[in-house]
Amino acid sequence: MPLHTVTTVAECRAALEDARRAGREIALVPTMGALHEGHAALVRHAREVADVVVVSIFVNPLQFGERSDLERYPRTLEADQALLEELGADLLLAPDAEQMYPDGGSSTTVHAGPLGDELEGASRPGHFDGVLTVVTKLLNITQPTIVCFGEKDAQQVFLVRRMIRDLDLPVAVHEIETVREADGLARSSRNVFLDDRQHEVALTLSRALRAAAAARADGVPAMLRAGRAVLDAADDVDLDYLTAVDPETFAPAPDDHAGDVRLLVAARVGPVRLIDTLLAQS
Ligand SMILES: Nc1ncnc2c1ncn2[C@@H]1O[C@H](COP(=O)(O)OP(=O)(O)OP(=O)(O)O)[C@@H](O)[C@H]1O
Ligand SMILES: CC(C)(CO)[C@@H](O)C(=O)[O-]
Ligand code: BAL
Repeated sequence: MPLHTVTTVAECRAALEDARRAGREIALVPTMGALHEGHAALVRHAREVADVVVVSIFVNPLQFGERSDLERYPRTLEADQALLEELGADLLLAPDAEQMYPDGGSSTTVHAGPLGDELEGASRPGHFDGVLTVVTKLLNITQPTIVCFGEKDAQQVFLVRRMIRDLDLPVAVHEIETVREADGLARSSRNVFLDDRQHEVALTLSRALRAAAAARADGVPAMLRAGRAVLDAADDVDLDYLTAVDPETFAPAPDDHAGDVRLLVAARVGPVRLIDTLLAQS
């Protein structure tokens, strides 16, 4: 079946009505477009587990702090459509801001709670309220049985899972492992802004995570020291945070934490703010 593109809420609901009535498995893959191999992995997974695969492309103004970041976010709709067609997605929802926020912005929003102000939220105030608000809208518009997110945005998927639990939303979250370039750099739409030298510098993030994970047996402080040493040795990495959290709670992992640890790093490299994560198993 060829990819069908819709741009309005009404068209989207109409396109999915028969599938929903027939009780078919519908998977939603929410994205901001500029699709790459990371997104492709989410769509391939959705294709495997669901009867109907819906992808949304919407660069959500509500989750951007810096206007310049929003304005220069890469937009490549035609190439995205071609990739989705190749991957066998059924429906693309690509609304504009007017369609999603007819009053210019939601006065009713979802609040992410205290964790929404930490880590990514500390550098991007209001970001997670914007993410959870648009994810709620996309879930209500498409009413999927499954929604797919990437592990790379670990705090995002943690907060989405918690919202789904707290608000009793009837959808299962599927989390897909981070897809990396051959050299280890996590795929990200913002990587297109890195020149060759900055790309080389950006590799420091995944190297630091691997060094930290390799020190797992020596405890959390040793892991963070190992990761930090890699980052400190690199020029031009403006580190925001390198931290270890308990994956069950996202609270800082205590020094003597016995279970798995999620390592998180965020840094600015040249014009781009990058994040990466690794689960260090006990
Ligand atoms: N490298 C990746 N591997 C797996 N999933 C990914 C990867 N990159 C992004 N995703 C997931 O794809 C979905 C859409 O992400 P998004 O469109 O923001 O792409 P992005 O590459 O993360 O962009 P950016 O980091 O520049 O915001 C999210 O669930 C995200 O976690
Ligand atoms: C989930 C999402 C599509 C909401 O705008 C965005 O935060 C993203 O691309 O990860
Ligand atoms: N990848 C998460 C979406 C954002 O950076 O705004």
